[in-house]
Amino acid sequence: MGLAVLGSVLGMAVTLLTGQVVGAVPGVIDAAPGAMSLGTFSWLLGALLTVFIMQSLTPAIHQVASQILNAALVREIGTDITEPLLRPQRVAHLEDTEVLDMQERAKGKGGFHLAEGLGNLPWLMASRVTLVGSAVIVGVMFSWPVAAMLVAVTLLLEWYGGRLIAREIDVWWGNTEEQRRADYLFNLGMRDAPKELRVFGLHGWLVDRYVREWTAGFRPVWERRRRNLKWSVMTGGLHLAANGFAILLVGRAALNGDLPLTEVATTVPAILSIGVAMNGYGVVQVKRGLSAYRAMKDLPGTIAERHPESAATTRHRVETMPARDVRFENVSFRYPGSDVDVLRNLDLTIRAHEALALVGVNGAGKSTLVKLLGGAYRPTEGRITVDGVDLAELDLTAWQRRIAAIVQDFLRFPLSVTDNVVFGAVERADDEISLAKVARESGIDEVVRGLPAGWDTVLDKTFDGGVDLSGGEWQRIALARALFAVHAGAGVLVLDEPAAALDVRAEAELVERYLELTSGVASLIISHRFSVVRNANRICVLADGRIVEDGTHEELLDQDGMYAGMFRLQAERYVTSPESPESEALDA
Ligand SMILES: Nc1ncnc2c1ncn2[C@@H]1O[C@H](COP(=O)(O)OP(=O)(O)OP(=O)(O)O)[C@@H](O)[C@H]1O
Repeated sequence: MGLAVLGSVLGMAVTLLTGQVVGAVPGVIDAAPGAMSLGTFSWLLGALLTVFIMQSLTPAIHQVASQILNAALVREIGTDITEPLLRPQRVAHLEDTEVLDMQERAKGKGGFHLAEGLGNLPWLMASRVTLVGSAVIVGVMFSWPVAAMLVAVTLLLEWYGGRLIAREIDVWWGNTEEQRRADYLFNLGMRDAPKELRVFGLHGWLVDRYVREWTAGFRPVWERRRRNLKWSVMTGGLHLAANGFAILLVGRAALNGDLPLTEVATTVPAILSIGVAMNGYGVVQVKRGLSAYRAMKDLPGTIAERHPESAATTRHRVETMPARDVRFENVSFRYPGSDVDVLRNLDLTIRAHEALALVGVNGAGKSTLVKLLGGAYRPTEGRITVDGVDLAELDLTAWQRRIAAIVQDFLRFPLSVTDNVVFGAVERADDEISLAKVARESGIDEVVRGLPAGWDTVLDKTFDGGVDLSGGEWQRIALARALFAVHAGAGVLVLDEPAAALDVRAEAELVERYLELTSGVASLIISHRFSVVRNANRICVLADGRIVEDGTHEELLDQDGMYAGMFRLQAERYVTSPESPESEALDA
């Protein structure tokens, strides 16, 4: 800011010195008595040249300084707009369009950048200094009314231009949903689904949809811009007329002999400087930046207000929980914005040190139950207790650290094998003994032996020396991550479809070791594979939003209910005669 303001002060000094130089020329040429000597004139010229060079250098220095600051600023903004979304322990805010829109605005897409706004602030200040300074020059040397007229016209037109832009921003704000969709499609094409797009021949569809969404997002902005253009041309013409009128007045005064050459030579550039000082662009950019800044500052408050999280209490020692059990008491749940209950008056007890299996058809709500257990969502009705204490009263961060899980869509970090495993408990990242143990338990020791850089191999082919694992290998990595967390002291182990991608041998190994792996923790296993489920200490069947059957494998078979029906159906398929199409499909 200092450099930008210095630049405009030097610019005015150039104007003043130029006036002095031009005014002195006739006297110096004529060597008129009382006129400036050649020596003094040379000093004056030298001063003009020096100031001019200094003025020319300031933008370059300013640019370097602002580039350095900009990098820091972009990093700071990046943190401020992602951290508030990462901080909450629950996840409902990530599905709230108001929050997502606000983040989008804070990110400042389409040029509404906070960094750009701040980058323009020095130039806006500099143009204000030029405006005031040049107006003073015009006032002192020529006419105060003319100076006032020019300043008034400049500010008025700048204000009007700002209003036009503000309307444009308002239109833009209303269209972030289409822009988000366009963004999603772009990423889909570039990164997320290259194989499916080709297999299903979707590239044409994708491009069309992207163009459609993008255009829909920006069409109202363009319409507003088109309407603004007419007014922009008119304001530009008016501004030109005001400046032209002022210069005409200077010319007339000069011709009438009322204004000496020095004053003329100073006033004309000063008038032009006032014209240039109409920094509509700067105003717009700063305004845009401020809009983004407001959204960024409002983001944490809006999230906290719309998705309040109870303050963590230290009354309960979460580190040893659950010592007795986790209970779902009359729990009902529906997702935000939905009008369907996924869980309805559900009662379930998961005892500490017990391996509990949960089965149910697709969409029964098994994964939803896990999300509630982890505190990602709160029950709409009823409560979940841990050793008798309501989960809502616990320090959610500490509780979530107690849970180790393989979720269905587990993360595949494009990092080393070690990182992928120790992320289960980063605070124990150096615990090589546990690492070796979980490698054996999960069966990834075999996988690691086959990798070019062993544990250090990056699991992403786009990196130098990186490799891609198969679905089953990734699943073992996820299992290792969860087990690492258990070795680090987690008290609840959730395995959501841990065998879905495993081959028969790996699945058999998992089944064989299952009770050993889950001993000492409260574990919840969700699987459609009865080979895995049947080994659990207890099995619960989830249907119609509640637990409809509860018992051991043998007990449930004896009950001859839903579990028995599902089990027999699956078992039958494995023993169908070799000629049947089902059996061939299974073999395949
Ligand atoms: N974020 C969400 N918003 C709204 N509805 C959701 C959301 N996630 C899941 N649902 C719905 O909740 C219901 C239960 O889903 P859930 O994933 O818990 O089932 P599941 O028993 O784990 O199924 P599967 O065996 O197929 O994995 C489904 O009808 C699903 O459409």
